[in-house]
Amino acid sequence: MTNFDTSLFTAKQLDEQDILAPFKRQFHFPKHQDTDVIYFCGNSLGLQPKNVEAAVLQELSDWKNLAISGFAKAQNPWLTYQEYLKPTLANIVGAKADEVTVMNTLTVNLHLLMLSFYKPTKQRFKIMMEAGAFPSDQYAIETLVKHFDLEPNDAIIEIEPREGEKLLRTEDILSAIAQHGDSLAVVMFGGINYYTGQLFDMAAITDAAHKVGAIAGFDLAHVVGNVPIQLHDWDVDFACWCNYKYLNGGPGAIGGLYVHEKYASNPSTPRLAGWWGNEEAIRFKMEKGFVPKTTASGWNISTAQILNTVSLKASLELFADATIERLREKSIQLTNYLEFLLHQLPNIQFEIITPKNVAERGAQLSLYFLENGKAIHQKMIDNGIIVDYREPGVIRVAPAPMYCSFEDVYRFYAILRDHF
Ligand SMILES: Cc1ncc(COP(=O)(O)O)c(C=O)c1O
Ligand SMILES: Nc1ccccc1C(=O)C[C@H](N)C(=O)O
Repeated sequence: MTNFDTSLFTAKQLDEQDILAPFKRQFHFPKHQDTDVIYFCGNSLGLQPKNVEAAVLQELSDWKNLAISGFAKAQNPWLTYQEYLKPTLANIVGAKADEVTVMNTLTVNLHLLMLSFYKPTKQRFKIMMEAGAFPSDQYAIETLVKHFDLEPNDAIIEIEPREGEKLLRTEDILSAIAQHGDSLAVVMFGGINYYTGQLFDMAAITDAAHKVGAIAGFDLAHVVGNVPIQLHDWDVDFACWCNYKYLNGGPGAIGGLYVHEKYASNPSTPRLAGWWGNEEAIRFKMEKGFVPKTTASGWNISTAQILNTVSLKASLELFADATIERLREKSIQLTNYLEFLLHQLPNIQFEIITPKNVAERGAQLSLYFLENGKAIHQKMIDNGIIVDYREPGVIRVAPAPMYCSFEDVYRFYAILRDHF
């Protein structure tokens, strides 16, 4: 554990020791009064990697010059476009390459995967989530159970923190799973809660779900590219995520999903299908009868979305170089440093609601303001600090290790110290 202090010298020293520091120069930063903003909002939208522009221009050029032939003859043939992303993405989520694919967008993929894995019966029909899950996930699950003519109040179990607490205790999640037992169909948690920044024990939750015969699925929006995970080894059944946060795939970038190979390799696993999930060899035979690929790509439905995927493809090259393990190592130190400096600010009243234990959090710290949160957020923005505000009362501060430096964290602290 590094001994931190409040000097700029220490920040600069930490940057000098950081082997990932050069990656910062690979990104475009918005400007505030001619200097780079302090960008701690990679948990909402990651910055643009500088290699994206050329990669997009390559696809535009192939479209311009090859048109339909680009599916076979583009520099990166479009027919198999999702395949190019799989090795790096699989590494980031601890899966086999054939257990992941990219398609659609997060909430759409959550719907599609729930339709594969949620088979309510009279006895087993409940879905368990964390209370306060991201609204889009809540809406997805609410409308899914209604689709099956079930009452959300009966079918959705939300696990809440104990009275007076803001975080969930793993023991409470596990005992709730055991308690609902054979009425539980799916446990569907966020891997990290967007509001509190709490990282859940996905291995333990998966085990507990399996013990009662339920499926375990996760929304990894706030996990991918942030914290290394082992989906395959933990025996997680399914997961989905967006690629526009820590993975820097760009606004509305193509989403990602994981299906454990025991289901992915089985053509009988239920799904809603389209021709892009068919084997390439037979895709253009135009025959009746869906024959899925025996990989997660068997969930792909529509034509590869080249312009929506190319930026992620480019960004993943940086992740392959940096590696998620090294990013996490830096991230722990960077967020610990942020936490240390935040505790040196007696002039501002807030509570860090994110767990103190590094094993229970990623890059993000959530600062809860009893009052004036919104005004303080605006003042941060006015001072060139990009963070976001989430009702009620939370400013989320997330230094992404790929492009944030220790000096950025110091500058953030210095602004809060001097101007608030
Ligand atoms: C946990 C979570 N779920 C769902 C979404 C929404 O995803 P999308 O709009 O890409 O469907 C987000 C972020 O926007 C999120 O963080
Ligand atoms: N997709 C967006 C579009 C516009 C503004 C924010 C988002 C986010 O991704 C927010 C993020 N999911 C969150 O954790 O709040």
